[in-house]
Amino acid sequence: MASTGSTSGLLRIAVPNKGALSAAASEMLREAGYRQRDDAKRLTLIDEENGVEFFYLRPRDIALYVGEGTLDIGITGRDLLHDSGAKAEEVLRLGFGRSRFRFAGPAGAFAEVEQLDGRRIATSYVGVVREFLQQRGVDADVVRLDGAVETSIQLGVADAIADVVETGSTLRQAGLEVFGETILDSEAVMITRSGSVPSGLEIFRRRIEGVLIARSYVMMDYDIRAEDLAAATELTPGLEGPTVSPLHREGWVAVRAMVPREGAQRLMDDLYSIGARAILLTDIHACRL
Ligand SMILES: Nc1ncnc2c1ncn2[C@@H]1O[C@H](COP(=O)(O)OP(=O)(O)OP(=O)(O)O)[C@@H](O)[C@H]1O
Ligand SMILES: O=P(O)(O)OC[C@H]1O[C@H](OP(=O)(O)OP(=O)(O)O)[C@H](O)[C@@H]1O
Ligand SMILES: [Mg+2]
Repeated sequence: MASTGSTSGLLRIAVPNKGALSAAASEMLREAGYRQRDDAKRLTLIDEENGVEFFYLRPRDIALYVGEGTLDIGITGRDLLHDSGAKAEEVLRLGFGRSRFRFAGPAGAFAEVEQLDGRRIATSYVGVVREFLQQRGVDADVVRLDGAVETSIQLGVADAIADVVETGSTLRQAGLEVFGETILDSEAVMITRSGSVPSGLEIFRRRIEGVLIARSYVMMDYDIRAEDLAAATELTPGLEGPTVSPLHREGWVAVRAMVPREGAQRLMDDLYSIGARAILLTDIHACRL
């Protein structure tokens, strides 16, 4: 596999400079121990200590820079990656910026994608929409708009739209409703140039994975009678088996295991009911698995 990298030896990383993904991307990088800008007007930042340089760019342009090999790694939306047609690929899902890419039209006007044949569809994601329609053999006129696509029907330039839907409130306010199958499920993703492994990717990736784990797991500690240990560790198997230590109190052991954050309170109730005591839940600030 080809290897990319800047002449400075720093890993060059593209981060959304504004919009829906920007704050959450910087937050994730901070949690992973990287320096981040404190001024939204700043467009580049070197984190010498960690061997990386950040470039704050439009999320729509990020896949292009990465695909060209100008930058090593990017954080962008899956929908924007697909729309760009760039030679870049997804290497990690980041779990924020979730949205669906959907067709929508005036309430009751359309029920399925095939009805778009011969009609006009406004979107900012021309690449994604054309590919989807082509796969289904639908011949429609795709109108490229920069944003605020929902208003285009009322203004008479389109019959339907294809756009990002998160809460659905923009659609509702425009009197539109979704129809047809979901075109794409999107979220923020880490991307690299197709077929390339930039030197330094593994460390960066492990740090980000550490943040994802720290966000979705918590540490559970409890004491339990030795004879109830098997039942308890069935509830808290940990990632590679829980740590079990002897307690000074005769016949009791202390158990420590990582458990999913979701459902952790319920798990505490279940542990209590089988005899566990001194049950503690603590956040994990960082981790490397
Ligand atoms: N509520 C949302 N609105 C818009 N994009 C969202 C939302 N939630 C997640 N996203 C994702 O954010 C990315 C688009 O970001 P953004 O809206 O900042 O770009 P843009 O529309 O090109 O820029 P802008 O809206 O600032 O002109 C896409 O990957 C999209 O799926
Ligand atoms: O389902 P919702 O929660 O309402 O969010 C979706 C809306 O948010 C985005 O618009 P954005 O603010 O990015 O403006 P834009 O249309 O100009 O890009 C997107 O394009 C939708 O219009
Ligand atoms: Mg937008």
